[in-house]
Amino acid sequence: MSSDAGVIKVTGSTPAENYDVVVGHGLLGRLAPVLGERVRRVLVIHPRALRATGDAVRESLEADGFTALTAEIPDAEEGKHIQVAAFCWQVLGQNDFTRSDAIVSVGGGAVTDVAGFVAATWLRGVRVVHLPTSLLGMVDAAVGGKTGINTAEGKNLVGVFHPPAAVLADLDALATLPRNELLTGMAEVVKCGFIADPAILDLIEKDPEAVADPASDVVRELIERSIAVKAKVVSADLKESGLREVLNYGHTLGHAIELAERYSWRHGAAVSVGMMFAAELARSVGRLDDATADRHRTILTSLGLPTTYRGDRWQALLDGMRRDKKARGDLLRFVVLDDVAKPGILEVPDASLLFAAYQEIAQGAAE
Ligand SMILES: NC(=O)c1ccc[n+]([C@@H]2O[C@H](COP(=O)([O-])OP(=O)(O)OC[C@H]3O[C@@H](n4cnc5c(N)ncnc54)[C@H](O)[C@@H]3O)[C@@H](O)[C@H]2O)c1
Ligand SMILES: O=C(O)C(=O)C[C@@H](O)[C@H](O)[C@H](O)COP(=O)(O)O
Ligand SMILES: [Zn+2]
Repeated sequence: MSSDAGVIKVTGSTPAENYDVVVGHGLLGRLAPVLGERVRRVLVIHPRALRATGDAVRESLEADGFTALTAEIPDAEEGKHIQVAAFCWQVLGQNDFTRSDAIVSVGGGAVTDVAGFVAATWLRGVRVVHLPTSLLGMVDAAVGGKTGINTAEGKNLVGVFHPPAAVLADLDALATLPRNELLTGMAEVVKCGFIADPAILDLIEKDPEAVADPASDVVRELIERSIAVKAKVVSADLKESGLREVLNYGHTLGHAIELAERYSWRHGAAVSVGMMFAAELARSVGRLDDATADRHRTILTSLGLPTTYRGDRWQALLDGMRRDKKARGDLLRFVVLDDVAKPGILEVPDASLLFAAYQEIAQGAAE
């Protein structure tokens, strides 16, 4: 077990719900202790692409005396489906999983989301520990207890809040992560920079090359800083009654793009365009200065992330945005910035304002 691990604490609704997010190398040995003494059976949920890692986790649990099984699920957004949850419920049922048993997720954010949902719903809630393997999973999806699956109408439309018992972010996993997955995950890191921690933006601007190297010190610092931002927010507002909405920066349009593209776009890429859109929206109503709006484009582009979107999809995007969880009735609500680290809400009763911002990010003429 490595001793270089850092621990970021998340405060739950009760002291028993507090948990640690551990960041470091070689963390598998920490899994058994965080599962706790009462757990006997463990279901390891992983995607096909990470079968070897899932098997290694199962074998390690068996060596520690647990009865461990694996459930292999479809990759990426294909896994965030009610039929996948039903498959996992079937495995749990057929193997007599009780309330003192547990689930372990191994994978990117899609896996932590669906595994968390399965844990939240099985017997109305069993323990879950997340072992995120993507950058995005580490800095965002595994932390904070939002779980979810998609429906035909949109992204994450079904889910519950179910915080994990622990998160073990093993940096060794990043060695096999494709470059595009690392960089799209960086969109959520940039988000944390704009909404709360300007040092993140400075680090990326100083050395965008190092940001593409998962073994670099700067990537580790970006991961720890982003988790710290998320941990602080979700500790204060687990169920998104107010403050937590800031973590949704860029997501109103981002989720609509994912739906319009039938999930062929990675979440982080869609959120990147969504942040640029939110910046243009804030600029257009005089809340954000030109330099900070333009800084979005510079930083995101330096990471190879998109800041524009096709100009012929306005109606589909508007329809998708109406199902955003921040909307209230017919009123669309956006997280916008008044400055770096000064997020707020903009209520938009009139879609023409949105269309104007869309024109600023649209490729070709917006229709
Ligand atoms: N619950 C939350 O708070 C929250 C926060 C942010 C995002 N999310 C969700 O997370 C998802 C996006 O997460 P993501 O970007 O990790 O996508 P993902 O889970 O779809 O993973 C992306 C790809 O990377 C592969 N992969 C993951 N780890 C790997 C590794 N170590 N080596 C090789 N390949 C690896 C996966 O198999 C997949 O093909 C979205 O569904 C999004 O809605 C949830
Ligand atoms: O944790 C949160 O809260 C977030 O909004 C983080 C987002 O990065 C994440 O994509 C989340 O799943 C979006 O939540 P949703 O409620 O809009 O589905
Ligand atoms: Zn996100």
